[in-house]
Amino acid sequence: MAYRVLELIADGLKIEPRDALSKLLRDENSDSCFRLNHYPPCPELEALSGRNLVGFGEHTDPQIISVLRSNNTSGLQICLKDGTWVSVPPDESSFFINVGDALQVMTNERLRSVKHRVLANTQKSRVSMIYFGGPPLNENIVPLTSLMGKQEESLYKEFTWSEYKTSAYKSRLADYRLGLFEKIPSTNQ
Ligand SMILES: O=C(O)CCC(=O)C(=O)O
Ligand SMILES: [Fe+2]
Repeated sequence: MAYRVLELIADGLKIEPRDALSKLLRDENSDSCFRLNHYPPCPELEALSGRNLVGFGEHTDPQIISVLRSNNTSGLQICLKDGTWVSVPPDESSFFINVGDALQVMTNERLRSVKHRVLANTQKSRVSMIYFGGPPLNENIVPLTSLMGKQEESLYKEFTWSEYKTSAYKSRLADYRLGLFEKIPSTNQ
C-alpha cells in the first residue's frame, strides 16, 4: 500500500519516473520498520493530574511515509499550523497515512511532515501498528530533480538518510529535527 500511495503522490506532483519514491522502499536495503504500540487505559492517573495524559509525545516521523492502523480507541492527534491539536477519529477499518521528514525534503516542502502525538485514553486500551517506509541508509535525501522548477533551489543542505537518523536519535522527540539541515533557518517548529 505504501508503494502505491507514493506512486499516486508522484503522479499528483508530476514526479518522473513514477516509482522514484516507491523504489526506495522496494530496495532490498530499504531501512523500513514496523512498530506496534500499546497504550493501556489509565483512569487513575488522569484523575490525579486533571490534565491530558500524553501516551506518545509530539513528533514528526523521520522516514518517507508511515502507514498506521489502529483499533477503535481514540488518542491520535495532529497539530495544525496554528498549533491547535485535532483528534484523528479512530477507525479500525482505515489506514492513516503520514508524510515523513524525508518526503518533506524530497518534495522541497510541497508536502509537509505533520506533527502528531497520542493521548492516553482513560477507559480503553489503544493498539496501533505502523509501517515506516524509509530509504536505504546511504541514500542522499535531496529534492527530486523532476519536481524542481528551473531556478528552484533545495531548501535543505544535502544529507544521507543515515546522517539524518543519527542526528534525529541525538535530538529530543519534540525537536524540529529538520531545522539543523535547513539552508535558511525557518520558523518551523
Ligand atoms: O500510536 C499511534 O497512533 C501513533 C504512534 C506514532 O506516532 C509513532 O509510532 O510514530
Ligand atoms: Fe509517529
